[in-house]
This record gives sequence, C-alpha cells and structure tokens, in this order.
Amino acid sequence: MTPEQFVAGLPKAELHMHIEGSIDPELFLRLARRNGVDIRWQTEEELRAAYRFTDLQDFLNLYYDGCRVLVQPQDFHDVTRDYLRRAHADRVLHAEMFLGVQGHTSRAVPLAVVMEGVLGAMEAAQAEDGISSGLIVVVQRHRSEDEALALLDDLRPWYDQLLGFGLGGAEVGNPPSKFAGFFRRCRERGFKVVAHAGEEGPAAYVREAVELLQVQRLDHGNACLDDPALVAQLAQQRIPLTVCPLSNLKLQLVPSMAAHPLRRLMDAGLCVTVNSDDPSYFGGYVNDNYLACQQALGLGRDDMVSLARNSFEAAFITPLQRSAALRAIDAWVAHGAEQAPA
Ligand SMILES: Nc1ncnc2[nH]cnc12
Ligand SMILES: [Zn+2]
Repeated sequence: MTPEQFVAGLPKAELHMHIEGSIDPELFLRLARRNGVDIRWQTEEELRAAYRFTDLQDFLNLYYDGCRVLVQPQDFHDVTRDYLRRAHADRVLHAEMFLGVQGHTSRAVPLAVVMEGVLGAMEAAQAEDGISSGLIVVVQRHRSEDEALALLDDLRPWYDQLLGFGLGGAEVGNPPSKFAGFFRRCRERGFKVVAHAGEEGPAAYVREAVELLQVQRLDHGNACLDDPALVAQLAQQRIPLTVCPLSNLKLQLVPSMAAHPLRRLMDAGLCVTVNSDDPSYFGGYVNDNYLACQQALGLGRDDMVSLARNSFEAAFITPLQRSAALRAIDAWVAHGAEQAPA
C-alpha cells in the first residue's frame, strides 16, 4: 500500500478549517454569477494564479474580499456541504469548522442567513454521508472586544447548535489579552474555546491564549517552540495544537515543507494534529497536508497514525464517538499490515 493509499483510508478528524476558506474556484465563480457580484477574475486559472501570498495580512485581504460572493442561505449551504463532501472523501469522520460571522454581518448579511445555511448543510452531510461536524464561531481579532460580546448575545437563538468560539484574523498587534473578557463570558456560557496563536505572532501570545483565555486547543501554536517552559506546560496539560502545514508554507511562515516544525512539535511530546486551514486558498485538503508532511519530513506510518489518533483525542466529541473512531483507526492499520509487501 502506498503512503497515498494509507492516508486516504486512515480515519481522521479535521479540527481547523475555515468554511469561507473552502470555496473552491469553480464554486466561487458560480456564486459570483448567481449573485451578480463583481469580481476581478473570469476563470478558475486566473483565480488560482491570484492565490499567492506574502504573509497573513496579504492573504486575509483577498479572503475577506472573497466572502462577498456569499449572500443567500443557499450559498452558505453550498460551500459547507461541498467542504463536508470533500472531507468525507478524505475519510474525515468528524469535522470542526470555523465560521467568521463578522465577515458577513459587516456586509449587512443577516445572521440568520449565515447560520441557517451552514447548519442545514451540516445536518444534510450527517444524514447523507454519516459525517459528524461541529461549528465554532471565530471572532476577528482586529475588531473590538465589545463587537465580539455583542455577537455572542446575537447568537443566542443558535446556542444549542454551536460548539464554541475561537479567535482569528490579523494576529500581530492583536494579542489574545484583548479578548480576555469575551473568552471568560464564552466559558461561563458553557462553550468550548480555542484561539489562533503563534501562527505569525510570538510565543508570548500562545502563553496568553492558554493562561488568560484558558483555551482547550491552540490553533497553529507553532511559535511555542521558542519557549521551552511553555512547550513543557502544553505537553503536561495535553493542550492540543491544530497545525496547518500547507497554510504555513503558503503564507511564507516556513521557507519549505522540509523546514516545517511539525516533527519537532511531535518530538516535544505535544498532542499535534494536521489540518487544512483554508484548503482552496492553500492548495490542499487534509490528506494533502498529511502527505506533504510525510514526504518532506519522512513521517512513517506510525507517525501518521499518531496524528490521526491525536485528532480524535483533541476533538470535542463524546467518549463513545472517540472509542468508535479509534477502533476504526486500528482496523485500518490491521488492514494496511495485511496489504504490506512481504
Ligand atoms: N490562517 C489564518 N489565520 C488567521 N485567521 C484566519 N482566517 C482564515 N484563515 C486564517
Ligand atoms: Zn485558521
């Protein structure tokens, strides 16, 4: 069995992807036409060529602009349903998805349009493909904490259908401490909390996310390696990292995949997971990310199995879901061993 076949059949969870980052070029053009939205590109090739970024802000400028093609509930439904179909094809059993609601409400798209479209697609994916999913609302860190608090109240009608809250957007200059009150209120209301930290920002931001925001998971977290005491703390508390290798490469945070810190994070004893972040902008879905690491960092089957097991340890799922997923991994590993050349 080739590494491609092994990864393709390996049961996994994806825990770090942005719904708005999964509009593939074909859907993007279709939605722009459907809604009469003026865009700069006419063909899928032109769009793909535009997906070259110098840093996170350069990417975010294009990404927020791209959100303009999402207008009606059906648009939010289509992009979510397409992603979950694609994830199911990568043998993702469970996906936790980020939704950047403020990128839509700030364009006067009603909250109900966004939420009903996305939640309907999650139900359809569960019914049709058996893939489970959870929704995490990410607030934009360049906006104020008051805006985040207002959004938390506005989302009250959907509390039962939300997993939790996260923090995304332009990291440097917008430290986690800016949102300490918001995260406290999210926790008081019983939500899971996660935050992007240490993607472009320093180890000090990772520490703030853990100590001030009390996150249950770190999104990226790569910069923790600059602070050995912090690494020891993350390992001891078993706070998972949702690492996004192709994203880091495309945003020029690492010079090559061979230089990616994934292996060092794993060797430090951290609960590391592999994810796609914004798959259509960064040129790869979750299995592409596993394979890029496997090839550049020489990961063996055991490493890939560890990453998949970690994804279910880190997921916000029930113990029953977790044990079923771990059994599915064991079954695939046993099957893989039977298929191995003598
Ligand atoms: N890689 C990323 N970092 C921060 N915010 C984001 N929103 C979408 N993708 C993001
Ligand atoms: Zn992200």
